[in-house]
Amino acid sequence: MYKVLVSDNISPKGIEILEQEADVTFNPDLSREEFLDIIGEYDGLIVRSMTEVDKEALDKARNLKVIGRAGTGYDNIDIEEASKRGIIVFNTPTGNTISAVEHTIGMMLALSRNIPQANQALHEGIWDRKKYMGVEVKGKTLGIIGLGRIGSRVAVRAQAFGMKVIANDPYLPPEKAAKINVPLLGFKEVLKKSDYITLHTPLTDETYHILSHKEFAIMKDNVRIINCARGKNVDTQALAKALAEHKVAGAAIDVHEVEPLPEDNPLLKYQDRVIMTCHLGGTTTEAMDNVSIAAAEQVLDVLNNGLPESPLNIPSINIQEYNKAKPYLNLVNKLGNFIAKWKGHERIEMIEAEYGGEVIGHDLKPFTTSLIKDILDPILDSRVNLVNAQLVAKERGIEIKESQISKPDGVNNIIRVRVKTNKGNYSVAGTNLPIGLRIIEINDFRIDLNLEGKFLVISYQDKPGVIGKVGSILGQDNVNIASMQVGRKSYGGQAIMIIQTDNKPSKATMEKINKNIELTDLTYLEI
Ligand SMILES: NC(=O)C1=CN([C@@H]2O[C@H](COP(=O)(O)OP(=O)(O)OC[C@H]3O[C@@H](n4cnc5c(N)ncnc54)[C@H](O)[C@@H]3O)[C@@H](O)[C@H]2O)C=CC1
Ligand SMILES: O=C(O)CCC(=O)C(=O)O
Repeated sequence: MYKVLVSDNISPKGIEILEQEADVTFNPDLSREEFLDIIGEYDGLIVRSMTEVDKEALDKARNLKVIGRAGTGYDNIDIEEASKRGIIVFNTPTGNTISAVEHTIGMMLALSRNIPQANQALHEGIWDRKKYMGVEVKGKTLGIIGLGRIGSRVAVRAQAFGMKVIANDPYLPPEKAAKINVPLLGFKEVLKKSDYITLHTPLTDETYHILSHKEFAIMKDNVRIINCARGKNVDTQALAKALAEHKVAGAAIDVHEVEPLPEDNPLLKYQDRVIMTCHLGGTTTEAMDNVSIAAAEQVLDVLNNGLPESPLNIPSINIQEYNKAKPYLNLVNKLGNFIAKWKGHERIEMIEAEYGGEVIGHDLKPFTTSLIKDILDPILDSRVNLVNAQLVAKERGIEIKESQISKPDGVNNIIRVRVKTNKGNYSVAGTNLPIGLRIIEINDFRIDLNLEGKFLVISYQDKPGVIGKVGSILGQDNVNIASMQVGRKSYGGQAIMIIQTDNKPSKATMEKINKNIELTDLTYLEI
């Protein structure tokens, strides 16, 4: 049974799903040391934003196969280090979108109307309507940095309040912004024009301190800042200075540079103008259930050889595309297996995937990555999967080529795999027919066999009598031949024989063939 660790707080609904199929440890109170001590035992890990899954943790996670982020932002996970180790990482980015959007709008309104401060005062017995004078949002300009899932929904809601919404997002196709009537402007222009600025970017090298001294300096006086994205997007010291100088009228901050909030956070001095929540954007019953269920289901899927819906380190493929591509992925898998079993004992220097006909209509990258995995995984000691296949090939100096066959000969689809090893060049090609997958070429000789079953592959120098001798040895040893095909370049030249047998030839039979017939290669393999 697989072991799964859940080291952050997720809703019990996900735990219940996990417990049906895995041995689950749910402990959101682990210290860092305790986490590092036990992570090596687990096959799967589910985190939110509090567990740091960095290189140190991954070095100890020797059994880990999958990390599920129950939520959106994944800056607490070192994706590159996970990829090097072949660990699949995914997030559940849609489960808490609405909650984060509604929290942002709530924060903007609470900030404008001093709701938390007035509430606090009233609880302390103070009735002061003058002190808590607010401002309307209607007619004000809201500048959104990052117009993705959350940013775009904040935009639509703000427009409903009569706000003018502008945005900066260099990576967004302009049509998407146009669809919700939001002009996409340069970053500085948004800073200069906005009465409110709200951040909805992930934390990346580029967005770290995206708002700092320089940026506050060019903003309008009395601007209001909202941050429900990541704490490190805003330089807290610079924000405190801008508040002190009354450049910034107020701020609504859900996420913090250091979480939990340390006592010396400089924003704590501005209780009358800064409202803060403890990273609550995604904390609603609905969002917690959504991300917990999605993370649990996908961790189990991956452990059972499936693919997650939102992978962060493997090529993503949508489910319809996956279903259409499945027969070709199976073909790639069988051809890769064939090559690994046939030539895996030689040192592979190059792998080339050639695609022709109908296959070309699909995204070929997942096919090639899968092929590399299928060839290298059985050969290498280290785990090779879709996450690290390209990386492993590169590290081992294996050249990867991908090409297209413009006019496949007589078939409506073809995938051909060529490998170059330290001993020679080999190829095998297959096609997907309604009757099943067929192997249609071996070393460029035309053949036609079912791509499944037991195969004897024999390379030899063409001369009379070889086929008969092989046939009679197999016959004497009770190995039934289901089908046999031969190909040769020229009379007396290099030839290849591929035999499909009903039963596995014994070691003695293989030795007999080797001893009695002059061969260059004899391999038995099962696909
Ligand atoms: N406070 C909370 O509890 C929550 C916080 N979040 C945070 O919100 C972030 C955004 O979430 P989604 O909207 O779902 O992500 P998303 O990926 O749909 O949108 C992010 C947008 O930011 C844009 N972007 C990236 N770099 C940028 C840059 N340098 N300048 C301007 N735009 C840039 C992207 O093009 C994208 O459109 C997450 O990464 C997470 O950190 C998400 C959920 C809950
Ligand atoms: O998962 C969390 O800790 C809160 C939600 C969040 O920040 C996210 O989903 O990015």
